Amino acid sequence: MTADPFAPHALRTTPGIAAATTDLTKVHGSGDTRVVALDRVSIEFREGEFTAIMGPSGCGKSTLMHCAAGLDSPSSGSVRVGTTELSALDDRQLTQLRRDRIGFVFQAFNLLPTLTALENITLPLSIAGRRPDQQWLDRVVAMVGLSQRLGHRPAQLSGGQQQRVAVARALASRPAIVFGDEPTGNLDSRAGAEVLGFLRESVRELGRTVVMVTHDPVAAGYADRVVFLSDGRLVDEMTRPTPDRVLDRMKAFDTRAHTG
Ligand SMILES: Nc1ncnc2c1ncn2[C@@H]1O[C@H](COP(=O)(O)OP(=O)(O)OP(=O)(O)O)[C@@H](O)[C@H]1O
Repeated sequence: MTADPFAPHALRTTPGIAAATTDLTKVHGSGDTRVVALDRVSIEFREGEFTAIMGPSGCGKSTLMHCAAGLDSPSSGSVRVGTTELSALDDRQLTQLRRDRIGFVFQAFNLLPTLTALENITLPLSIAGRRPDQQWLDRVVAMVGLSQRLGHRPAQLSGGQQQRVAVARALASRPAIVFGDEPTGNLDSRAGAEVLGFLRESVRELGRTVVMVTHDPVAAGYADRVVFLSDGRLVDEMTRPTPDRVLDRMKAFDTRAHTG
């Protein structure tokens, strides 16, 4: 069994939870500019589940994702990744946890232009001084359909192909959880559908856990469940969403905003 470098900080928590927040509150600024971006949000992201986070602009989606992924620190409340309580980690341990346990896919592809697709995919592992698990890597590369393009540089790839490289990079370290922040925001609908299909497959075929922030009901339709935030609070949840049901739910927010 491999030693868990985070074991000293491990807590007893429910098995099967990839990440969770408890009473997570995040306040930005102070005085006149004080904004409560998250107000006591408690949520669990179960292993092997694809969750979409939705809600009106400014409701706290990105803040929730950033806190859950250890990119931002809570004002109060707690965040766990697996059994690790993030507040117990120092900066170095937090960096290590993000590198080893979490994958990220952002709206901007964030690839290094001078590196090939393969080099971009394995860069986080190279930085960590880890050798890729070749079998896993082959599986991931085949899944995203990049086997024939591993020697290409980003400029030689379409936007959709670049985002596929980013998805493969996010999965390369076999992370417990992959966070996506509007991963299809820069793609046309066909390329977006492909990337969403790969995120879905990484849950179904590769057993990963995916959490995605999106504005798009069609994108949310790929998830197993959608959670809705409003004014920094968790207000609703939908399992087995369809784009139409998600759209109807989003319209309810609009109606309330206009009549409230
Ligand atoms: N660094 C910051 N400093 C001050 N206020 C911030 C900061 N980051 C976010 N906020 C505020 O916190 C609230 C939540 O922002 P957040 O970006 O999480 O919302 P969002 O739902 O992701 O929005 P969008 O859908 O527009 O991206 C907003 O009112 C925002 O203006």
